[in-house]
Amino acid sequence: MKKKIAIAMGGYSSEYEISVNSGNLVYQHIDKEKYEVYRAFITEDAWYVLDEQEVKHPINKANFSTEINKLNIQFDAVFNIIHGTPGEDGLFQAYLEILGIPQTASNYYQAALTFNKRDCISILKAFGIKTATNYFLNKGDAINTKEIVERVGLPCFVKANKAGSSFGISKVKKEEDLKTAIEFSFKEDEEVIIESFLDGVEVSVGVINYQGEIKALPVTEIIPENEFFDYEAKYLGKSQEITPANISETDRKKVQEQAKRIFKILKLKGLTRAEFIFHNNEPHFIEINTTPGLSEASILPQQAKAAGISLKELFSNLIEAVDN
Ligand SMILES: Nc1ncnc2c1ncn2[C@@H]1O[C@H](COP(=O)(O)OP(=O)(O)OP(=O)(O)O)[C@@H](O)[C@H]1O
Ligand SMILES: C[C@@H](N)C(=O)O
Ligand SMILES: [Mg+2]
Ligand SMILES: [Mg+2]
Repeated sequence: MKKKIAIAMGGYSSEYEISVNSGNLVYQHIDKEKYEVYRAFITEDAWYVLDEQEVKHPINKANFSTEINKLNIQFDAVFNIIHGTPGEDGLFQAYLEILGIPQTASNYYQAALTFNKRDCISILKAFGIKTATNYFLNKGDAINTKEIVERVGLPCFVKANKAGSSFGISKVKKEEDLKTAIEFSFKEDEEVIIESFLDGVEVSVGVINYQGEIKALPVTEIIPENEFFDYEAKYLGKSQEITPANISETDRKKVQEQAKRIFKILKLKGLTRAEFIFHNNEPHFIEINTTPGLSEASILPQQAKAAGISLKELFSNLIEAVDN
């Protein structure tokens, strides 16, 4: 009998559409000779399976099952490609773990930790990983712009602490622009992280569990047309993404080793994509994504291709690993 796989996509955040694009790419390339595959939409309003005729079948949240043509369908595993909450911050993982349904992304604690930029950076700093200097605000905190500038300098990056796809991020050059940027970030999350500007070549490194090993994929260099790798640069073509990156062999090894080390320290699994900027010629960690974008334009599929791994192989490998 074929394993029944639900590709969980959507989510409750601004990244909904990006996740649906990722989910559709997974649906297109997943090995349908090996797996019986369903698209599961996890939205704030409803959870449902969408069939080939675009008919919605509600998901029973008591056991994550659905009914199609009077047949009850219980999934053997979930391919989790939800960006943002609840699939990238651990909520959905915890729910599935309680039900005993395996899923492909990092486990709930690891997801919650990595999706929280402040907490992830704090842990990794203790392991000697270089990062930007940061300043943290909870919603309702007094905003002391002088103190912020004294800590992180200018320009600085004002970011929603728990978000993705560059939603809620601004590069701020003047102290008087800080408040507007902070308010913008608070639209995405109730926490804001403000970071010193890392100035240098930006790279992205996929790290995956592949055939039982932790493997770093070829490195991608990011050259945005805009001031930074913002939404337009990511999804509307306003950047060059060069794989393999045009960096020295020493830098490539260094950043791949660091990305793998982070994967191990944090005990991640599945597909991940870590990001760094070579500031003062040393890789400084920005963040790591545990459900990285998998649309046609996304970086990880480009890296897999450069490594000679087809999407079909990549996805099968991921599904087969969930039981281990
Ligand atoms: N401290 C910094 N210094 C310089 N550039 C930065 C800094 N922080 C973020 N950036 C720029 O902003 C981009 C988005 O930041 P970050 O990766 O933290 O956000 P994200 O929304 O989680 O992104 P993703 O879509 O990869 O999930 C980075 O790729 C980089 O170009
Ligand atoms: C989807 C987006 N957060 C990424 O990391 O690719
Ligand atoms: Mg991210
Ligand atoms: Mg990023």
